[in-house]
Amino acid sequence: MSKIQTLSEEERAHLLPLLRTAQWVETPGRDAIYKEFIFKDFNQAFGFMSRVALQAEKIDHHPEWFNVYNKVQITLSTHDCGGLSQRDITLATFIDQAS
Ligand SMILES: C[C@H](O)[C@H](O)[C@H]1CNC2=NC(N)=NC(=O)C2=N1
Repeated sequence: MSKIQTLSEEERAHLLPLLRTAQWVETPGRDAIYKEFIFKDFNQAFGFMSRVALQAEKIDHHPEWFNVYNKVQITLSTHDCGGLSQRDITLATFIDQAS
């Protein structure tokens, strides 16, 4: 099985503008992306987190996240390759659909 690779410059040039349009930002000093989600209340936030958690387990790729009441802050990066990979893009796409 081939090792997971960080995104190439060509992939980044294509994907990062799309992510920025969807309010994902690059994390300063780290090869990662970040987005903040605000929900009506904790119940909505936790429902969202539950959907993401089930998918994360399914695809074996997990978010770094922080929740207070109705706010969920998410950072995506691939620990196995020390940076952004296609797995982060796949998870970001799911997260946006689940929000
Ligand atoms: C053993 C297991 O497959 C790995 O640790 C997976 C689990 N979830 C993961 N999540 C993230 N974000 N990055 C990884 O490299 C990663 N690796």
